[in-house]
Amino acid sequence: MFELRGAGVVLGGVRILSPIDLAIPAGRFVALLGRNGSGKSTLLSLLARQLAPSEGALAFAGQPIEERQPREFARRVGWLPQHPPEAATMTVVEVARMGRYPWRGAFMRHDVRDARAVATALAQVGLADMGERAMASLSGGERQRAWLAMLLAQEPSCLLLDEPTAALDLKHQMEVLRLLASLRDRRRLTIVMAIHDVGMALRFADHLIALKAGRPVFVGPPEAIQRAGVLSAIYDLPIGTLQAAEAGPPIVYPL
Ligand SMILES: Nc1ncnc2c1ncn2[C@@H]1O[C@H](COP(=O)(O)OP(=O)(O)OP(=O)(O)O)[C@@H](O)[C@H]1O
Repeated sequence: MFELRGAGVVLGGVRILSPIDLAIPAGRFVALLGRNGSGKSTLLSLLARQLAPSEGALAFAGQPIEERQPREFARRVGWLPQHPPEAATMTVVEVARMGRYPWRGAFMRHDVRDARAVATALAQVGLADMGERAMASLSGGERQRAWLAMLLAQEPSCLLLDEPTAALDLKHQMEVLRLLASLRDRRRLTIVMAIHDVGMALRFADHLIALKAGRPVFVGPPEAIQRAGVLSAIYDLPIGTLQAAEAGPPIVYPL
């Protein structure tokens, strides 16, 4: 879906991402791991076209990304930054409706398909009954889910998500991650998600990319990252894994 060839980022004279070769496969649920400041958000911004590479090339679906029409790109790729704007005076449904801009434009009337996409998105994130609430009145987790609804209403084929579960309780983390996994399975969505919870990444993602100081130090399946010493090297911390009695991914814990 995305291919970086020697693509790197320098901001204000500071090297943030080394020139890297990296492929993001289509139809996969990719977790971006790495310590604070390792470059996850920068890589997502690059894929979302919020940043241009300082060198090298970046292709989306086989075409140089800069040649894509912005509206066509927005129909195919949805981006949720780590800190979305305040939008305090907007209601939840107004936020979700913004996801339809690439399809309708900001000032065009919404049709039945738009209304259905917005209603489905709100239901998927559990906010169907809160559509008329002002964003300022929501809890942090509810607000995060409203932004996710905007992205789902956009109906893109690729989601770029920067810590989408950071403010969510365990139940809502599970619901959002299950929803994302089911979108990959049912609609073959490509999902690239920065996440700090390694256990959740192992449980839901099927492809992992770990960054360290602006370069990938691990790219591969969840099983491979569990080999002795790999997680410890990524996080510079002795890390153990423990297989619970039930089947499923291991529990990850600092030693
Ligand atoms: N405009 C900028 N100018 C200088 N340095 C920057 C700029 N933007 C980001 N950085 C630095 O680049 C590094 C990577 O930042 P980035 O936000 O991509 O990391 P991250 O892996 O997403 O971190 P976190 O897990 O804390 O969200 C950080 O050290 C950050 O301070």
